[in-house]
Amino acid sequence: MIESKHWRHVFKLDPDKPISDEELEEVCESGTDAIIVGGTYGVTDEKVIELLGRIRRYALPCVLEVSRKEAIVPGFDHYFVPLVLNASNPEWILKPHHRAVKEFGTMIPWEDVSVVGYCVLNPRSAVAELTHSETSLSFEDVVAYGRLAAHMLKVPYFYLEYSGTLGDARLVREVYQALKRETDIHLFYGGGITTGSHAEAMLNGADTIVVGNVIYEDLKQALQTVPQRK
Ligand SMILES: CC(C)=CCC/C(C)=C/CC/C(C)=C/CC/C(C)=C/CC/C(C)=C/CC/C(C)=C/CC/C(C)=C/COP(=O)(O)OP(=O)(O)O
Ligand SMILES: O=P(O)(O)OC[C@@H](O)CO
Ligand SMILES: [Mg+2]
Repeated sequence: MIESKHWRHVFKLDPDKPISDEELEEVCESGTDAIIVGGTYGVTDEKVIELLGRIRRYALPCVLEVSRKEAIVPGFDHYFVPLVLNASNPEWILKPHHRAVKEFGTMIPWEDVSVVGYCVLNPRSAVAELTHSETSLSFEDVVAYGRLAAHMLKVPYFYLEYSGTLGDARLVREVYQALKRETDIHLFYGGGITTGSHAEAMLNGADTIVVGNVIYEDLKQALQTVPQRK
């Protein structure tokens, strides 16, 4: 079982983006709590296997965020299965999941699989475009998706996904506070974190922050987002 409830910071590595051994070592030895492997486009099983093998040189937990059934590979500590709660293209709500469950059948290690309810908020992100996410949402809309995830779907994680852009820290914090008053759902925040102060601000409104693109744009800056342990 992964100890994700205690994670404060995770790096998300995209199998479709190059990273050198030296850079990967800095990421894995940065003090981050875990690595998520995920991306929307260009994710193949070969690329996932190659990246997983390299991450396995280090002791930290590694989770696959499943984006395509063709790129599911064994050997991860855990699997996060996204449910895009605000997808308006019905093709994306449960069809890929149905196809994967039909194909893998009894081979699925369900104890190692968690469903993550996503609320996608950057209209220009790859995931928003793919799933036609309805991103013009009010605070009340976002909280309603969180409540739906926690009370109706009973999923363990709710992910505020601003992929590629920094969200509104106040809105994120208010959503967090509203949900924590009535549920113990674990809140991930991801999107646009490129500095230590972004990380600090978003940690006021999330259990775990996810840092992705800046790894590939400015690794030194990315390393600054890892909270200092006291
Ligand atoms: C044998 C074995 C090991 C079995 C375990 C397999 C397993 C986990 C089985 C479970 C079965 C199951 C239900 C699988 C689901 C399959 C599936 C294809 C689901 C679809 C998920 C989905 C809705 C994908 C849409 C895209 C999405 C949400 C991707 C997540 C990644 C994400 C949000 C990326 C962020 O965007 P990014 O790409 O970074 O954006 P930029 O490019 O703009 O940076
Ligand atoms: O790539 P960035 O913008 O850091 O976002 C992280 C993560 O939420 C993407 O799924
Ligand atoms: Mg990305």
